[in-house]
Amino acid sequence: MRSIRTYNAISQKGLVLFPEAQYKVDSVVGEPDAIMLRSHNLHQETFTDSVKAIARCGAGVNNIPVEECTKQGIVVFNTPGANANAVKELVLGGMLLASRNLLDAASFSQLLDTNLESGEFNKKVEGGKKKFVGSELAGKTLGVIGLGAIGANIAHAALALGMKVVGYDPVLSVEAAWRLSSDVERADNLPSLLARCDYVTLHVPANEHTKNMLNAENLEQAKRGLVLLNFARGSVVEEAAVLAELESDRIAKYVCDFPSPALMDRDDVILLPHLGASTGEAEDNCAEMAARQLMDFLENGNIQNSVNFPNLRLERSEGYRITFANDNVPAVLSGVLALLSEMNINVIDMLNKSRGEVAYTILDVADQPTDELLAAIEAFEHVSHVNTF
Ligand SMILES: NC(=O)c1ccc[n+]([C@@H]2O[C@H](COP(=O)([O-])OP(=O)(O)OC[C@H]3O[C@@H](n4cnc5c(N)ncnc54)[C@H](O)[C@@H]3O)[C@@H](O)[C@H]2O)c1
Ligand SMILES: O=C(O)[C@H](O)COP(=O)(O)O
Repeated sequence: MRSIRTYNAISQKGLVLFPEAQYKVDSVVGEPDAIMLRSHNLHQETFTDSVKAIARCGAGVNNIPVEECTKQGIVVFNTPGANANAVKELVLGGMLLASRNLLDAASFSQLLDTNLESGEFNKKVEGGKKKFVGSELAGKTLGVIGLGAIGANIAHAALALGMKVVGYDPVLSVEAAWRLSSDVERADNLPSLLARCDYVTLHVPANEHTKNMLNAENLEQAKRGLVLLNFARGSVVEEAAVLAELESDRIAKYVCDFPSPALMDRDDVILLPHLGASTGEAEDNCAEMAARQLMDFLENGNIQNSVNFPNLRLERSEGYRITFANDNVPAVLSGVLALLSEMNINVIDMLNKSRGEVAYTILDVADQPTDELLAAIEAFEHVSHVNTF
């Protein structure tokens, strides 16, 4: 029986995929094979030796000590794209909240005096609306910082709404570049993007490279009246610089999914409680994808959508499977293959890939691996986490 320790509210649609006869899945499991979570912070936790994998139902992995996991041979997964549509729709909502003064207009309507007779009441309605005159999105320019799953979705939706779109993503993957419309203009740097855009939205991961990527220096290049949207993470903008530019009216509105005390009680800031991925559809998608990835890893050793291990998947053939991780140094794989050859074990199929300092191998062999063979592989220098399936 394998066990999965869960944190946060994870959709049942994903959790029910684990067959009850083979998996125990709950929030109190003691020595889990794997952890499944959303935004719960794992940085202060220690992992028992039993933990082989962590699956983030979502995109951001800044709540997981990924480097430490790699050192411990723990494979960390996320679910790329599974919540992108939900975030896209909320960003569009954020743009409309800001451009049409919707929150103030709704509050105004809620507070209308119900004791007025109908003529007076309608006068108040019609008289009030001039306070909330907005502007349209069509014809305006949107800057998208980070053109991955979410950024590309938003860029395409904005183009469909008649906006011009400028994108900035110096580390864009080839796959993401293929998905992106050629109507998205490329900005070579942030100041040039900021200078051209009426709206700017951020969709980068939170890491040491993106910390304060919008800051006092580049925000002073922004076009006056900018609407800035942050549905990435609080850390990607320098909060004091945003507040200063709100004071100077260079930034007209800041729409942010990550409230902090300094941002509260301001008319020019719209705060949401980390709602980007909170739709039933996105929660289902993320949980299902995470559950499938975990099961494929725990049952077959396949790795899909890992953020720290190479991604590799080998269809099961006849025979038995051995997997192992190793430091990405020469002669490890050749050593293991030589050992199999010495033991007269036929390799049916094989995949090996490296990523940074770690490599991972899937070997399908004709004979059932003995404990002696597995121990001999584990005894190789640089090899760890030998498994058989
Ligand atoms: N508000 C929410 O609820 C919510 C929901 C989902 C994701 N997110 C956040 O949004 C982030 C992006 O999600 P995604 O699904 O689009 O991820 P993704 O990996 O598909 O896209 C991220 C993009 O950022 C780019 N990037 C990385 N470093 C960059 C840099 N220094 N400058 C410019 N571009 C850079 C990458 O090349 C990639 O194209 C997540 O990491 C997460 O933090 C928030
Ligand atoms: O990175 C993500 O996918 C989002 O921030 C969603 O986080 P959540 O699963 O806690 O809503």
